[in-house]
Amino acid sequence: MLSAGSNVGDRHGHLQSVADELGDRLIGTSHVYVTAPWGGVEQDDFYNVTLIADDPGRDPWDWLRLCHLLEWRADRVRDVRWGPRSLDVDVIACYDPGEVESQHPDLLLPHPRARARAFVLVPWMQIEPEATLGGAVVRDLVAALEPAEIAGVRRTDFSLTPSAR
Ligand SMILES: Nc1ncnc2c1ncn2[C@@H]1O[C@H](COP(=O)(O)OP(=O)(O)OP(=O)(O)O)[C@@H](O)[C@H]1O
Ligand SMILES: Nc1nc2c(c(=O)[nH]1)N=C(CO)CN2
Repeated sequence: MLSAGSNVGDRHGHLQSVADELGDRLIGTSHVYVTAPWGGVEQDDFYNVTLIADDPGRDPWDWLRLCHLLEWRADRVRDVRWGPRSLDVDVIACYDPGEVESQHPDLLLPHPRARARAFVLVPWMQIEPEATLGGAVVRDLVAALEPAEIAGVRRTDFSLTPSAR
């Protein structure tokens, strides 16, 4: 499961680039959500989306490399931690078929901060409420969030479909 966010430039276009790259490997997408910034840095609202991808030929490191490629194509600049960004794509969880675990600092699985992030969990619950993250069910993780966190995550009417090539 991948989570993508953008709050700089063409927010929708940046998220669309992720769907376009995944193409027919994309097996589920949430709507796009407008989300209040998480992490304490004052900045514009984000667009966030959850994407379920499947490709038997790819391992978790391949997905991470794809995330970095997409960020690089969007001219992502890394300066402020949790600060503004054209595109952020994180690997939240991988299944093979059970949840894959990784302690490597360049690829922590499941993503260690996802369970505290309404901007990840609320879109995910829209499409896979029974999915597990670190052994917990997404629906239960959402129920454990502060109501104010959930209120900061608003569903738009639009979702992403890969553009025809
Ligand atoms: N599951 C993961 N998905 C994406 N990056 C990860 C993951 N686990 C570790 N990393 C590493 O985290 C580093 C920083 O990534 P990034 O700049 O996207 O962080 P961030 O978006 O600012 O913060 P956060 O990690 O809290 O979302 C990268 O070098 C990446 O290899
Ligand atoms: N709402 C929201 N807040 C964030 C986001 C994000 O994608 N959405 N990404 C961050 C960096 O990981 C920091 N804060």
